[in-house]
Amino acid sequence: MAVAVRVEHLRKAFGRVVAVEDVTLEVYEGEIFGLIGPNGAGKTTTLRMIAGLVKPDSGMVSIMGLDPFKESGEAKRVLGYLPEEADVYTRLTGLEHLKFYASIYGGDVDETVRYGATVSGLGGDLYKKAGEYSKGMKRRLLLSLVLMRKPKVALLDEPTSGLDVYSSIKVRDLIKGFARENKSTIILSSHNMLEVEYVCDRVAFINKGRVVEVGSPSDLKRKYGASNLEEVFVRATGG
Ligand SMILES: Nc1ncnc2c1ncn2[C@@H]1O[C@H](COP(=O)(O)OP(=O)(O)OP(=O)(O)O)[C@@H](O)[C@H]1O
Repeated sequence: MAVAVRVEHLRKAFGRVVAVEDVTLEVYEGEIFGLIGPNGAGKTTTLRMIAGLVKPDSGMVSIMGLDPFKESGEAKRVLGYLPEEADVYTRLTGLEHLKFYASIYGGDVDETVRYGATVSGLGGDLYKKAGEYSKGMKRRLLLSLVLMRKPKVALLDEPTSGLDVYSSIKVRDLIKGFARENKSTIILSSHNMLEVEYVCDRVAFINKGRVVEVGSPSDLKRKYGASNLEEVFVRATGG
């Protein structure tokens, strides 16, 4: 299988806080890959380094063969990134968001907007101001803004953070449908291990800035004799 994202021995400290100690990963093309771990484990910092937004102290990143720092222009063209703290413009409608972003992306704007509208699943709500949206609707709009460009690699930081079970399911289905349709590679972070089990082909457990296990949910459960990924995590970290 071809490797879409390769990360070798990434390290990043902020002053005396070591956010990422040593992270090595290989993510294959077309895969939905989960970075999972507790608060402060280093998931966001890892994603930001892969996205080329935070320069690692050491180690290397390759996205579809591109270095996100030395070849940032080309890397940005294949990459989509949803930050955890992303927000909408409250005075714009959902549709205005789609049009605004599509015009920045270039290409066939109408076609991009049409695709973004479909991906969002927001239907008639696209005509409402985003300030009136629920958290789940905002997250779906933000995700569709990232995915409407059909990035080869999408990095999604906590895509379902703060959402109730129904909204989470809609967002997960959106991600799965997009990945399947476009054969894109998705790396998402989460501390919800049960959810990750449902959506990801493979997962990496991150704890204290290090990868402690990598594998498919079913292989990991078998290896640790566990009935779910929470149990695997506790056993893998010696908890
Ligand atoms: N810009 C920064 N300056 C200082 N410390 C930082 C910075 N960014 C992250 N950290 C610290 O690095 C560590 C890892 O943070 P990171 O956000 O990568 O973890 P995370 O796994 O994404 O956590 P969460 O699940 O809570 O989002 C934490 O101790 C955090 O406080």
